[in-house]
Amino acid sequence: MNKKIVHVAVGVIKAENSVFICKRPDNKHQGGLWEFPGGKVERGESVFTALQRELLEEVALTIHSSTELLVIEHDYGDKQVRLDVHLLTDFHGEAHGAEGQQGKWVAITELDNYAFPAANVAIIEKIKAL
Ligand SMILES: Nc1nc2c([nH]c(=O)n2[C@H]2C[C@H](O)[C@@H](COP(=O)(O)OP(=O)(O)OP(=O)(O)O)O2)c(=O)[nH]1
Ligand SMILES: [Mg+2]
Repeated sequence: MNKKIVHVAVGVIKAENSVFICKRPDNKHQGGLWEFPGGKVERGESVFTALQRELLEEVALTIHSSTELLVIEHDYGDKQVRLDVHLLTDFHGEAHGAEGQQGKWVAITELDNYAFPAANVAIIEKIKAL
């Protein structure tokens, strides 16, 4: 069966040796797990534009530029996603969970203590190697 692939822009917000992560609301797909902020890329939108829009909404940051980190395709069974993951080091604002969700800066060496969706294993490996 051909399933629709959901295209998602994911931002790894990094400052010094920490990254900013948020907790996904319980009622969402992969809810209750931690994530790197981001969301669906809309029709006609670039990954960068989607990141600018989603990160302003979700964590109140203004993104000035980004660099591609990796692309992951993952099938959760109930949903198939393509994650376009960008590294964000050029931004301004005070990161916080702007939609009422938990959000925090976490040292990269501490990321293994947080539960992420299965597709994120490759993202975390990549971040550790930065
Ligand atoms: N943002 C984000 N999504 C992730 C990560 N890892 C992962 O598997 N996903 C999946 C979970 C979801 O199926 C999908 C993102 O969807 P989303 O619900 O955040 O999209 P959105 O922000 O546009 O939400 P909505 O407006 O449609 O409610 O990607 C991650 O680190 N960050
Ligand atoms: Mg989102």
